[in-house]
Amino acid sequence: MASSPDSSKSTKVGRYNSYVRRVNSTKLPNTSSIIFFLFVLLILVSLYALSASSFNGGSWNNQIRLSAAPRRPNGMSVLVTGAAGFIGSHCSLALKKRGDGVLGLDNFNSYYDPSLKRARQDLLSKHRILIVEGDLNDASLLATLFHVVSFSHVLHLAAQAGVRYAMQNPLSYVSSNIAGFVNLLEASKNAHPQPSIVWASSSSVYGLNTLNPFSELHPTDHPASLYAATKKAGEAIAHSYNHIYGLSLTGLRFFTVYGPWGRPDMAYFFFTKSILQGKPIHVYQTLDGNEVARDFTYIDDIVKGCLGALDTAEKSTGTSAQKRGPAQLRLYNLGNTSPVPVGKLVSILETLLKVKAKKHVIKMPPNGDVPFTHANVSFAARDFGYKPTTDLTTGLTKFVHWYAAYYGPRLGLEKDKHSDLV
Ligand SMILES: O=C(O)[C@H]1O[C@H](OP(=O)(O)OP(=O)(O)OC[C@H]2O[C@@H](n3ccc(=O)[nH]c3=O)[C@H](O)[C@@H]2O)[C@H](O)[C@@H](O)[C@H]1O
Repeated sequence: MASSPDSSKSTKVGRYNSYVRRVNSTKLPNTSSIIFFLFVLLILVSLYALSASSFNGGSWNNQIRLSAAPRRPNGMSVLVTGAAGFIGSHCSLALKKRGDGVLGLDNFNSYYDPSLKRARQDLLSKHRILIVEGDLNDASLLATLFHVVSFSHVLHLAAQAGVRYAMQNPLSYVSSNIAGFVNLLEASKNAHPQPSIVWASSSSVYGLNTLNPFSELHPTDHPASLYAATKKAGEAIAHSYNHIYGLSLTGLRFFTVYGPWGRPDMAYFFFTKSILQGKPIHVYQTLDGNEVARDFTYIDDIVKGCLGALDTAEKSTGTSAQKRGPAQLRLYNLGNTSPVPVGKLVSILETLLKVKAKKHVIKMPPNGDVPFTHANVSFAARDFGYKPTTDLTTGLTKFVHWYAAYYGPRLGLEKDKHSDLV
């Protein structure tokens, strides 16, 4: 049935009246709720502004420039990747102490307890070293850092470390040690000026090499782990960037570095923890019944080697991705030149900790470990006076003191029981 125009008009009036009634019955916000709303809005806007400025604004730029600025004549301005790591934190402090500018970069990943990395960061910040939290694979972050600071050098120590973990998480090695390294080299080759780069290779590249002691002249074609293979790949990648873009590149093959603020995934570190907790440890033996041995190298000797390599690094010859001439390309062993069997390491720890280890000697599992390492360091000695001076007992004594001071209060270790350590 069709409706008449009059009935439609009265319906519209009815709807209008009910709308007016509803509007009138709606409570208007009072002044205090408006003030509260504005207050919350103000907080949200300030938080947003703070997070934006802490990552890319003017104050962020100033902070990184300040951290990277040298404080001695002809000082370096160094980007240290992996600055919250073991070797990275030690090198950052050493550079800063002698007046070089240091900006750190670290992704604070959880491969091992990130609270240790945060504690190293706190230590560095007390020495006015800023660590930017970010990943090597973030190309725009790297481009921004090189845009804001004209780094003279890069000390590239960020990596996925650890020989055995490569069987659990292989792609993390590809991501950090290969893709991340290429990303850093891309940013460096595009930079104006191009920095000189010193970076961490590894003794593990010698792999199944049987020539002894290991020399840079020996072949490294038989890596025993994916970790070693990614470091070996890094050496080949360094060659190509040197060749194409004129980047000055120095690779350092570190030999089982240990010491205070070390890496909890390494044997000397987790052996200490297990011995103190009365837990069993496994000491590897080769398949033919020989003791596994390492050229354990103390952190202070490694720091001297890193600084020596930086000090003797020549300038890159390219600029803005254009090569202008041949550039320096170097590789050095940094070891202690005196291998020690792992069983001996355990007995030194037992003496220092005054606790007998629950030691089980087992055949080395097929996990990428090699039976033996021994560095010949004559090239590093010739080119920058590298000379390791710390034997394993001296170095482990310093480590155990640090361990007790660092973990004692955290674990509630009784001071009486470990009074000579804490
Ligand atoms: O020089 C390097 O380039 C590498 O050094 C380090 O590797 P490694 O020399 O293998 O050190 P680390 O794990 O402390 O094992 C020490 C010894 O204990 C033995 N080992 C290990 C574990 C165990 O349970 N039992 C045992 O006997 C083991 O067989 C070995 O003989 C770094 O971790 C690595 O990142 C890389 O930098």
